[in-house]
Amino acid sequence: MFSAALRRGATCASRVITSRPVSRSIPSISAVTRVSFQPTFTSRGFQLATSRQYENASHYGEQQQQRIDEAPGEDVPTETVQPKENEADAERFQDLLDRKLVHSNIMKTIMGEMRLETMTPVQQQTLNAALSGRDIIAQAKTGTGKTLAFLIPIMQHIIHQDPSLAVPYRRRVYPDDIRGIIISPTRELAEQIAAEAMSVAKHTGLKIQLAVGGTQKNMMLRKTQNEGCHLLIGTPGRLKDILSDPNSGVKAPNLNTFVLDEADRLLDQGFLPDIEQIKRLIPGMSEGDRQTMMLSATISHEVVDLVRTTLKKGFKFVQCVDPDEAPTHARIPQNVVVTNGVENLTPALYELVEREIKAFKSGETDRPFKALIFFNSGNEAILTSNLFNQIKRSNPEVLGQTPIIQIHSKLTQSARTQSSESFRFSQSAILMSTDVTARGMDFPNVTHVIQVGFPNHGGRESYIHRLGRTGRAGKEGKGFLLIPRLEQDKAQRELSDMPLVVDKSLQTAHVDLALADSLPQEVVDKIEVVKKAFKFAMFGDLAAVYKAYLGVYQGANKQQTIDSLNRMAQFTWGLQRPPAVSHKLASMLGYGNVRGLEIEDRGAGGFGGGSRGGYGGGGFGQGGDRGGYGGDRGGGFGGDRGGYGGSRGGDFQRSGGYGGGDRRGGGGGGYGGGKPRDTASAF
Ligand SMILES: Nc1ncnc2c1ncn2[C@@H]1O[C@H](COP(=O)(O)OP(=O)(O)OP(=O)(O)O)[C@@H](O)[C@H]1O
Repeated sequence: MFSAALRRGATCASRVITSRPVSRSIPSISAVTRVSFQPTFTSRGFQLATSRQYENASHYGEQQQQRIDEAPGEDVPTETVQPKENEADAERFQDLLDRKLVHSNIMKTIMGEMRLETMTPVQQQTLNAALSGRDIIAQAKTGTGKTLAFLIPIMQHIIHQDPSLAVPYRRRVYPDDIRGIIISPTRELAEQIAAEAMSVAKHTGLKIQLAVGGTQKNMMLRKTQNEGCHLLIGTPGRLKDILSDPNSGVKAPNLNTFVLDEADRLLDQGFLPDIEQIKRLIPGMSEGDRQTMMLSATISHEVVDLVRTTLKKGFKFVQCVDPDEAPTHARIPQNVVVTNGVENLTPALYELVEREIKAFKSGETDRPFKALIFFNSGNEAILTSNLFNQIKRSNPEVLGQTPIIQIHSKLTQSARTQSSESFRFSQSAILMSTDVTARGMDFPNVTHVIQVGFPNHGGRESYIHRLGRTGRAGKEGKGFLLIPRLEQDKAQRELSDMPLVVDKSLQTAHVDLALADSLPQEVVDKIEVVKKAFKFAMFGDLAAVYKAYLGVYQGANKQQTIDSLNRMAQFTWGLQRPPAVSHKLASMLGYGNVRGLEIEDRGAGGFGGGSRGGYGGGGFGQGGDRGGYGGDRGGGFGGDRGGYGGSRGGDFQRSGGYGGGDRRGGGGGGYGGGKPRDTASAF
């Protein structure tokens, strides 16, 4: 099966770039290895010791181990050579060894401990060219082994330049002897790459250091000054800081390889200034034979055009994704659930999680539920993690055994690292995350990726990378995108080339939560589980999410957004009134005059309904006689100067409209009202 995948892989397109590249179709790997990394916390801080667990270790693996053990003695470095021109590309890792293209002490981990046999298409295309020194820009689907495609050449170049580094003997290593730099957009990914690099280099004398933000710069500097560094891996800001610090002594005058992992992200506006500055701090292309490698699952022709002048002539564009094909794996079914409103998102998420956990427990599926759930803001990840933990306490029969973990930039870096590692090592768990884990993270055995809301940063690209956290290295996985109807058009537009299937199976996604009394009991029960748990939520956390949503849905219809958020506040969160926001925030986000938005200094408003309703200071009222927008203080919209609501509309209790009331509401009837919306017809 694996070699069949590889044969298909032989069509992976690549070009020496002279003109715009043409690409052909391409495959994915169907490999069997699981690699995990074990971090340890020492008195010197975070250390990436590595431990690997391998599944399906094959008979081949044992043979391979034997061959590696017979490799030349450790104190006698094996000579290596550069690939000959016109020689057929190596396809198996053994070929790299046989042809002396890569040192045996590097291959020892790869073939012996990782038990890898056949290169994936992107590895085959990248490794052969990169080993000969050519610059590379490579696009291949998520989870197809791009990390080794750059780690092997970078290490091999260093050893080729200084063969004494092929063996791990004690010597003085200097902090200004950096030969390779790898940049990653997120700290977690940099840590993961460093762990994999340390594992691959463990039979060599290469010294690897990690430089990421959120950790103590001084500690990292002292470590690097004491231990030296050949390969520096980090995030853009921290790398720039360290390399530009004239007193750090950490320098790269002999740099020979420069890697941008997740290159398209590193080259977008957010990171580009740091990347430019790092390039000014390292030797230029004219000052030596520096090799550059850029890799990602999403690299557009615009990116290639942007970087082509910064790459050496004759660089190779390895394109393992056909431009006419979705850059996602066909084996990952992609489902989209279009919910009635924002208020349905959490009930639908809970229903989905409950269903999938039960499917495993009943033997319907054979892999323990391990889900990565993406949100657009840290506040949502915090609130939903707390909520699920609360549900777990009150209803242990469903979530009881499943750790609920959170990761986002509101945590300290050590807490982030801990979250990431505990998810990595959990058999079954839920990781509630922002985009900090969207790219590159190789958590083993993720069965589900659930995206709550359309990715508001990075759109389509983020969707692809998030989805790619499952179905890695040939494994199966499922993708779910949960979006409120507000985002349907945008998602439809941006994901038009994705094989999304509309999923209407989640009952709580499509009901009108205002009609709780008339819903089937099983639906009410599910909603109740969520509502009860929300009662334990801190108002501050709810308010933070409400505000975050104003930013998240900024591109959607403003009135519909506020209507939906207010329904969420009332019917899902059980609040008496929606959280208020500052006038400044409201106008900054363009919600200045939107009906129903509570403005902090405008006085307390209410949710409408009742005979005296209207916007403003009348209080919250759920169909009562004092609530509604307006009210008798006349603030905000409505009040005794008129307002929304009125005799024809409203009917807040039944169908979720605002306003209501027949005395002070605007004469023309309430805002909202009417019959419940239909569920989404088609995506
Ligand atoms: N030749 C191979 N055969 C089998 N498994 C492999 C091979 N090369 C790498 N792997 C495994 O495949 C998994 C995914 O690899 P990696 O994280 O490098 O993917 P990637 O292409 O960089 O993904 P992403 O685009 O998400 O960053 C890892 O667990 C890795 O150990």
